[in-house]
Formats: sequence, C-alpha cells, structure tokens
Amino acid sequence: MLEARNLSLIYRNERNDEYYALRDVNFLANHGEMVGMIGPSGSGKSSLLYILSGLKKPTVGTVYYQDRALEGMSYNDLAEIRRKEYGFIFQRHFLIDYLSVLDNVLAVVNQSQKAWHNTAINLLEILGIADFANQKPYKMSVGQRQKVAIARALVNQPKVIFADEPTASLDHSNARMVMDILASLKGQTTILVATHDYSILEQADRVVHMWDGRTIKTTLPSSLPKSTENV
Ligand SMILES: Nc1ncnc2c1ncn2[C@@H]1O[C@H](COP(=O)(O)OP(=O)(O)OP(=O)(O)O)[C@@H](O)[C@H]1O
Repeated sequence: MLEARNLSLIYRNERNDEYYALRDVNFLANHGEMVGMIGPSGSGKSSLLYILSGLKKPTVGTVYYQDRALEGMSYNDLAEIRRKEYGFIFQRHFLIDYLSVLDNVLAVVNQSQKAWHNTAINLLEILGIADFANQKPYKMSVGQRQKVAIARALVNQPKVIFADEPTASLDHSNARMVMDILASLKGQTTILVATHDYSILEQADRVVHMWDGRTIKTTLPSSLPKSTENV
C-alpha cells in the first residue's frame, strides 16, 4: 500500500558538505497495518514520515502509494490524496488560533456536509474534549491541543495516518487512550507512528528501528523493552 525504495535525503551545509538525514532506506507498510518507527532524536523518523507522505521530496529514491509513484504525480493529484486519504499528526500541532476547536477539526473537510460535523463531534467526545468544541485552541492546555490535532487527523476517515510523536504532550493515561484509538483503526487504516517512546508501540504490528538515517532492523513490539525506558 505504501512503499519506499532506496530513499536518501541529503542536506548540504554552508560549506557544501553533504549530510545524510536518510540513507538507502527501504520501507513497506501494508494495508491496515500499524507500523512503528523508533529511534533516537535525529535518527530520521520525521524525515521518513514526511517523505512517505509526499510532503518532502527525497534526494534519491521513490515512494509508491497504492503502486503509484508519488514522483510522477502532479501537485494537484498529490494534494488531493493528502486531503482525502491521509491524516497527519505532527509534532507541532498547527492549529488555527482564531477558529474554534470544532472548526479546526472541520478545516480539512467539506464543512457544508452535516455528516462531517457529527463525525467531528463524535471524535471530540471520544477524546474527552467535546466541552471545548466552541473554544479557541489557544485557551487550552498543550495536551488538549494535541487531542484537537488528533481529531483533525481522523475526521476525514483517512486511509493512511502519519503520526509523528502523537502522544508527546500527553500523560500516560491519555497517551494510552490515543494509542487505543489509533489501534482500533487497524485493519481498515494504515497507521505509521514515529516515536522515541517504546511504550506506545505495544499494539503495532511491526516496529522499524532507525539509527543515523538508516533502518537497522524490524522487530515485533513484543521484543521491545517492557519498561517505559526510552531510547
Ligand atoms: N531542514 C533541515 N536542514 C538540515 N538538516 C536537517 C533538516 N531537517 C532535518 N535535518 C537533520 O536530519 C536528521 C534527521 O532529522 P529528523 O527530524 O528526521 O529525525 P528524528 O528522528 O525525527 O528526530 P526528532 O525525534 O528529534 O524529531 C537530523 O540530524 C536533523 O538535524
């Protein structure tokens, strides 16, 4: 469903030296799988998520979504896929502070359709923030804002969810709730979760380990340390 072949992402510094943020990465996520990407800060998790979603272009290599190369797609086709088929949870939440929580969630869909409104309210209820629906996000805690971003990522019922540290601002019980919500979508939704926190990947089908811009191994979550110790 989502595949990357031979990806490298190269940055150059002011002296024109090359720096590999990703080097020769191959990646496959099947339909309905939850795949974790784990590795320390700077290992390339976010870069890989951005490239897989088409938000960033690799220096070398190709990404295929449902057997179509992103590389050959027009800007509009790619934007359409992102809008209709992808959901994003970024490390920064990118909420619009002059819109209400509900309008932030609805910003990614056709707001004239009542069904989206009901879906959005339902998500806010599941996430425990329905009481804030008409509030502006800047009045909320960072954890509550993260939940708004999660509701926005799910409202269009995406085929693929790209989640970069989705529980970073949440306490343990809220983090578990969010991971349970994401895991409940397995089977119909492909979910990619980048994190440095082992403990949130218990429900992943596979975990890809990253180090220094490379994927070094793939394991089952059961082989991750049992403690909440992070990499
Ligand atoms: N725009 C950029 N210019 C130069 N180097 C960059 C840029 N973006 C990322 N990098 C570098 O690429 C490497 C991989 O970064 P990336 O953010 O993908 O790692 P990460 O594993 O997601 O880390 P974190 O968990 O801290 O977000 C890092 O060394 C980072 O400094």
